[in-house]
Amino acid sequence: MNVLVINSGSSSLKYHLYNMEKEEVLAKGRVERIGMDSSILTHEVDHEPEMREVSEILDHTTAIKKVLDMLTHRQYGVLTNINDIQAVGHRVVHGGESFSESVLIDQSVKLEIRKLFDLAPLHNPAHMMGIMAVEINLPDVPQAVVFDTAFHQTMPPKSYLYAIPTVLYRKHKIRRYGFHGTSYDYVSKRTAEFLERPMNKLKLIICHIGNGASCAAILEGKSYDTSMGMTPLEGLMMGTRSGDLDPAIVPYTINKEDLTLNEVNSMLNKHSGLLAVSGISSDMREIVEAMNDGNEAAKLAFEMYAYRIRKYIGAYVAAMDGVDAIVFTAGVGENSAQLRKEVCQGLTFFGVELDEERNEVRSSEPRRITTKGSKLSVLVVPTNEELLIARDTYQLVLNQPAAVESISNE
Ligand SMILES: Nc1ncnc2c1ncn2[C@@H]1O[C@H](COP(=O)(O)OP(=O)(O)O)[C@@H](O)[C@H]1O
Ligand SMILES: CC(=O)OP(=O)(O)O
Ligand SMILES: [Mg+2]
Repeated sequence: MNVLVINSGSSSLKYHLYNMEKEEVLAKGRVERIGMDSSILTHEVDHEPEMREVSEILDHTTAIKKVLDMLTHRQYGVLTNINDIQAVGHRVVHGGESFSESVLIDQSVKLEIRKLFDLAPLHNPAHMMGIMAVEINLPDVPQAVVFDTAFHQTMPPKSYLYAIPTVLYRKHKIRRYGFHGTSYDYVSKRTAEFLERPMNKLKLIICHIGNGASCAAILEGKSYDTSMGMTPLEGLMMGTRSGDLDPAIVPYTINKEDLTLNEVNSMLNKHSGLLAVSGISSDMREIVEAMNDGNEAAKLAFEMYAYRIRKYIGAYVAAMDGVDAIVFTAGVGENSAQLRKEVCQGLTFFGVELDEERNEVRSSEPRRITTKGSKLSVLVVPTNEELLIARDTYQLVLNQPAAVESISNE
């Protein structure tokens, strides 16, 4: 079965086409700048040079159409017909309390995702555009959704409740949900394999540091606490998001700057974090480059970013009364040796001894970056959210009674 995995953002759409019998990526790519003047489609097939096409792509429906055209392209394609796509799996960031596992899409699932638009304003509306675009372009293909929040549904109430009137939880489900769960699920299992230890005996702290960034305390294979909250704004400092702040800043800023609530919300989500403090960029590569060139604002942004990660690590050691390994993953966590070094330099009390050479190694495999004698191991374990989404989608479609019949008749 071929499964197309889609992760749609407001102006981008990433795709991976999997053959599930072999768990092999047949092709992958992304469409960027959807709705802007010149959109870019980048398409990759194993061992071939990347293919880039610049054109006008005004919406997600056109973006999906372009992806399907590329997948069946005479020269660059990997499929003879779009009917060779048997299922589509989507990443959906917010599933609220309704979903503790992945599901096939029907009207009620779409309604639930829509209800959660306010709680993941940068993500859920974009995911819905992706789902609708697939529905238009591939009307007969089953679609599944895999939620970032699902893995965190095991958190105990003391982790997920806010210390505010409980009526707000009962009436409006105001609580922490946590995100990047698909990544934590995948990375915690890969880590247990790498350490050759049973998952149910491990205490892990995983730092998923990408554009959006969070940390999680994974106790015996289950999410015990995580830094993101009701929305993906809480916790660590991120590319454009503020992370933790005193909630009193919101009304104070509204009054002092004569801003609306929406403007402050947008400031905290899109104009804060690395971008605001450095005044340069939300991209860690550019921050590191500017810092190494002597830019003081970039240096401060970098230090604040690393310091917050370190504080969460400290908190989660206490939360779990110990830790067996600290793991870095996602775009920044996997690629920025400098960030890992900055974080680890303040963890000597826990027995972390960084191996500077190992820290510089680039690899797509899990690896240890501490010395042999280090009392506590720090690892880099590349995440693969797409593979987990493909696996869940494959299982859900296989387990549909109708699908079992049609596949066994083939
Ligand atoms: N070599 C690198 N050094 C530092 N940061 C990097 C490097 N490569 C990628 N990144 C960072 O990774 C981020 C993207 O991470 P990713 O996990 O793909 O995020 P998302 O899924 O949220 O888009 C980029 O914003 C960039 O800052
Ligand atoms: C939940 C979240 O922040 O996702 P991303 O890192 O993809 O922005
Ligand atoms: Mg991501």
